Amino acid sequence: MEEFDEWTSLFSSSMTQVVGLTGIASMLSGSKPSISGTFMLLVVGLLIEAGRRLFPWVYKRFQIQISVTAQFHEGDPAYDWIVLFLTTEKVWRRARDFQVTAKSSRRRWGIGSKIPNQISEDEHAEYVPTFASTLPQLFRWDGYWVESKSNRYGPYQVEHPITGEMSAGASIYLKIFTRDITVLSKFVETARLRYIEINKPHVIVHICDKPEYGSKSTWTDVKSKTRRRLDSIVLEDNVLEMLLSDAREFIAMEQWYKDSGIPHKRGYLLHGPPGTGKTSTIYALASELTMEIYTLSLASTFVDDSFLQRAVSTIPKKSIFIIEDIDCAFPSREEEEEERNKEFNYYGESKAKVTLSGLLNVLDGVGSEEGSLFFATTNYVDKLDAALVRPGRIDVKAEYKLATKAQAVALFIRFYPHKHVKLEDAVTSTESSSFTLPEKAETFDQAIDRLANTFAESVPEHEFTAAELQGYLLHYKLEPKKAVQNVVDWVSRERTLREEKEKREQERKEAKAKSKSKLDHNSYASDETGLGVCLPHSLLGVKLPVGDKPPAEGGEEKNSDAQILGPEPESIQPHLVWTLF
Ligand SMILES: Nc1ncnc2c1ncn2[C@@H]1O[C@H](COP(=O)(O)OP(=O)(O)OP(=O)(O)O)[C@@H](O)[C@H]1O
Repeated sequence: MEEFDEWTSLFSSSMTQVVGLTGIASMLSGSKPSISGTFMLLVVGLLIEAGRRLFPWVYKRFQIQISVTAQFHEGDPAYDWIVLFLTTEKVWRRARDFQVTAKSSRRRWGIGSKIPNQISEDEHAEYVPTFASTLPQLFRWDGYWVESKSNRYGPYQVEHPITGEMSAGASIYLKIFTRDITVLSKFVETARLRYIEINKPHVIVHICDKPEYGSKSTWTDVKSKTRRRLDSIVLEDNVLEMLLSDAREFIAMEQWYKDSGIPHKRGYLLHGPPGTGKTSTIYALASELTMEIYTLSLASTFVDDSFLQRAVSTIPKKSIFIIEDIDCAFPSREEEEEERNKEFNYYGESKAKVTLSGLLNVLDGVGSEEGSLFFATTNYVDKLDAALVRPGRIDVKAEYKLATKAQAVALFIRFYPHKHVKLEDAVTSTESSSFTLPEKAETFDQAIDRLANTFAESVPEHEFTAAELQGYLLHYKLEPKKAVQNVVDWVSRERTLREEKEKREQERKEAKAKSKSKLDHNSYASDETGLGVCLPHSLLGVKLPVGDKPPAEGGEEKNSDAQILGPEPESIQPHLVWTLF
């Protein structure tokens, strides 16, 4: 029917044009149009116009027959594979319009300015072709012609799943000239493998961003971090080895999980004080297992149950999904109470909207890919709901503790590799009086071992985090001897600072408790006057004599000294408030 309409409109417009042209031609020549001449003109015009219109129609159908097309949208991991592939294939070599940004860990597939068409590692700026101004590019790949078209900030709009808002997002359109549909999957797989290969020296971290880009773009912030080596993490009780072998076994036993009918997913909970190496462990595992990280904070105001579900469902297989500080997802009772009073924060935004059941659904694998590792970290394991950490949701728990002496030794040795530290900065010389002199001349390693042990002896066990020790050593990056000389002073300074902090904290708590009790007291004067205002007694001009018991409900008013009349505080009801002026 559509085609019939197309043809009818084509015929009618052609006729109009032809007749019009014929008329104009005969007027210009001044001759009377003969019937046969007019007819000939009509036929020729009709043929030309029909041909002009028919060609795109035929071409379009021909193209459909001989090409396979695909779209890739920003925010989907496949988009990154394709962008990187096209960059390395030098498809955008004719680009003349760049967006230039200072180099950061935020990943963009730029091309270098010095070496044309090369991905540059050591430059300070990134040159990313602005795709909008790049014309469709035709290139050869594996014996096929491929056309790529990009669209950034263009008319392409995506709809946000929750708000329904339309917003712009980047897309890439590929057309491979072949009738064989498997060529497309071969192309995508090649792009994926290239992506993995190029990213090997890095850990790719996808961060969940505000859903401004629309439904297809949940993980828009992508960072490329340097790989974390396993031996850079110093932990007790073989925690690291246990986690690594567990994850490896889990990945290798996919078939077993399938055959047993058990969902192929594994949850880990790393808990302990801040700065003990929880996050670093996950990064080191991701580096070792060559897996990408997807990290999300449940405290973000834009994350609610359906957003969480949607975000998790777009995490590809064999990735690591992290929820940091999972205890922050749900407010403590105190916070809940405060929240109830406020309902909205100062900016008018409502607080995090993830519910426990929403999170449990996600952990149970509803809508999420199998084969992924889930890591949750927390500083307060006791705050977590039992349902959240039950086996099946959390399979492995690892406790992180404050540094032991053995950890202090290992951290020290790792901090001063021979490559960076001069021998004389480690070996004790005769003029140095603060160290016991070794009997024989020391090698570098022996000197560092001895210094590390002296350092650890001065650091009390289970009092400092590895991050704190690292922070101290950073003051003496290339001077191990100085680090040892000053550690005792540092420890005592830190202790004093802590005591002061604890004192301040205690005072703050007491002041808070005091003001709360004052507030509770004043709240006897809470408004039920119908004005919707809650006034403290001081403003109402009420004196509350110390030790005065409020009389029972319905008690008599006294008109001399103002007094509160009402029931005992325990049974007091907000509406039973009597105030006298
Ligand atoms: N066990 C450790 N071994 C080596 N380095 C460590 C260790 N623990 C902490 N660090 C160092 O301290 C810093 C902070 O560590 P990390 O972020 O992993 O701690 P965390 O336990 O995740 O803290 P938070 O609970 O605050 O997120 C990192 O730079 C890391 O290198």
